[in-house]
Amino acid sequence: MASILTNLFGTSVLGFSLIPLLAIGLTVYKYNSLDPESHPENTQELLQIYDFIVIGGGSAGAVIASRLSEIANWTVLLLEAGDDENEISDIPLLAGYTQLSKFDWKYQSSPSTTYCLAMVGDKCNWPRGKVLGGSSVLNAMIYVRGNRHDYDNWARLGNNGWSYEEVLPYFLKSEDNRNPYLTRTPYHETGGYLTVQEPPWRSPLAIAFLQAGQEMGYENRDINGFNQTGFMLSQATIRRGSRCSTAKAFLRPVKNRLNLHIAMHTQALKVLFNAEKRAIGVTFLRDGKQGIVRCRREVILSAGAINSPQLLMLSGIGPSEHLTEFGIPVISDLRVGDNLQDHVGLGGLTFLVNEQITLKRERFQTFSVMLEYIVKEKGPMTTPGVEGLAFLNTKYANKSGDYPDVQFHFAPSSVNSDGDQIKKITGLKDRVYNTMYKPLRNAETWSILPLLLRPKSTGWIRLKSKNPLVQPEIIPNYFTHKEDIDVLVEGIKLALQVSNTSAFQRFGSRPHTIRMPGCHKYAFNTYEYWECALRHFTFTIYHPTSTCKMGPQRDPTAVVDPRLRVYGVKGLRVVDGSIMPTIVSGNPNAPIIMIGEKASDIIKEDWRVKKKRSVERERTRFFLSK
Ligand SMILES: Cc1cc2nc3c(=O)[nH]c(=O)nc-3n(C[C@H](O)[C@H](O)[C@H](O)COP(=O)(O)OP(=O)(O)OC[C@H]3O[C@@H](n4cnc5c(N)ncnc54)[C@H](O)[C@@H]3O)c2cc1C
Repeated sequence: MASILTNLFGTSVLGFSLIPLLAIGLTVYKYNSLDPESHPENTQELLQIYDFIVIGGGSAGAVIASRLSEIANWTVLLLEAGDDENEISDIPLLAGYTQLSKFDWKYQSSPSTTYCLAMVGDKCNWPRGKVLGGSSVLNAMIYVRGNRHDYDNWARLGNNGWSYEEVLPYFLKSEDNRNPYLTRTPYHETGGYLTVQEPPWRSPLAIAFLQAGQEMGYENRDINGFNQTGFMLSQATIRRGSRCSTAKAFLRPVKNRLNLHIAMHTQALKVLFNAEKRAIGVTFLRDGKQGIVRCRREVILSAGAINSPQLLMLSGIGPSEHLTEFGIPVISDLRVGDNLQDHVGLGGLTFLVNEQITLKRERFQTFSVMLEYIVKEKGPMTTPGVEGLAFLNTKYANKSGDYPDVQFHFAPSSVNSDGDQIKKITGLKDRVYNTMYKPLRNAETWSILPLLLRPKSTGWIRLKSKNPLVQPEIIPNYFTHKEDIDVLVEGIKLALQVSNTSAFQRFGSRPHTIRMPGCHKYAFNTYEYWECALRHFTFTIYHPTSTCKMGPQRDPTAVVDPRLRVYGVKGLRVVDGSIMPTIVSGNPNAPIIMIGEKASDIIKEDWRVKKKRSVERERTRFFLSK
């Protein structure tokens, strides 16, 4: 701008009148609205009809809305029940503080007698994002793609187009990786909308974790590369030290498109069908008022693994016996809500060290740490807390060695490190917290969350009421298969080995051995004790998927076909984590973004839009460099 002004007015003008001129220029050019990182507007006046209506602006929905609105003569409406994200939700270290806030649907599993027993009411909290960006605004930002075998299995089940080789280009299409050592490989890319990088700050224990892996015979490797088994520093959806949600990544840069409307605080209540069972619109609730909007081409449901099945059932698509119970006329009898899968593990597995190197509240909630974040986008505030990841093989794992059955999340902190915030968001009972974790208030602690990658136990989502504002019933059925406990107990033993490596012994590492209330009759570190602990401190890492299963026509449990069209109706697709036929072996945010990317191309293809060359280019580039 300076050179333009110089050319226009000459140097003498610049010295004195630069600032008022700048102010006028910025106002005239609406600098804020042109800034690709400023927030999108909440469209007030909606059209009566759009080409596409996308329900839910989360990990997948934000991608779909962004990509469909690339077609200038398509009008796209994105309906989002929640508000816009803010400065606090941007701070990686404070990710836990968005839970139970207005950004969270605040769901809970139904009470159980066999899991979540350490939580108030024997129910686990199931946070879900109710905000533009969805659960990508609440999540821990960990970027993992899953195992190549996951996708090859999807294809083997009859889902043409979803093999690893066919989905990898879509991971690459989104990605803007900021770590040169990763972008030099064919498994990472730059220039996409989604920023991925290692968090700029880590504790000394992060490197100890990698060294421990080597001592245990595992390689340190990019677990998003060719082989998944191994240990790695976390890669995360972080941009310049702050959260890169899908709203920031995919919606902000395109917010000035005239053909894209975003309606926040707008909850879809029902999808409407005509006599030919074609989706023709949506009813919604906005600021307390009910409305209707119609569509010319399609409704895309991207409300997530809990709300998508709920909305389908409310609209007459679901198990006929269940819908009839609620007096809902059946439009398509499908196994909606079945097949619920989630990653589950042991919460609160804690270790102590002797040195002051862990992440404790009094150490990170200081003025200088905050200033470092605000001014330099650096320091402890930029870590999502999970510093290291590992994918390991227990004795039950596939003998190939490259399809691990357990994942570790390593953190230089534990339940006690953040005052009682973790107690609050996990819903731990006072008795459990006071017995096990309160005594650690002044201790230096770290933890591993051992997680089951491919659970055999599955659950379901069902309606509790015909009222769309009532939370649906969530029954995860954790640990109904004994094999799930067997694998996890082996995973816990591997976690204990990490503490025994010389990498951790140099800090005096040892497990915290106070036993879980309710499990006192078992000796610490026996199979029975760990089973009991798992059934008490059952830890969902918030990855529900698979409740609107993708599958071929011959599969009676499938809800959508491999082009994500809902069976038995027209003009309706589901695009989010609920379509995964089986849960991926890793954190699902990146895979769900991939699903959004691939679905966008499928939709464009089905409406005969000329193919963009970018994905083909990625594919060619990948195979040439292999
Ligand atoms: C606390 C937490 C931590 C996590 N950590 C990680 C992690 O570190 N890495 C990782 O890979 N994954 C993580 N996950 C999981 C991951 O974020 C989710 O699996 C993913 O974001 C889900 O994407 P989605 O598009 O299926 O649904 P969502 O992102 O949940 O999007 C659904 C959207 O639909 C909106 N919506 C729902 N119903 C309606 C309606 N009726 N009308 C209008 N709008 C509606 C919601 O408000 C929401 O915005 C975490 C999740 C949570 C909750």
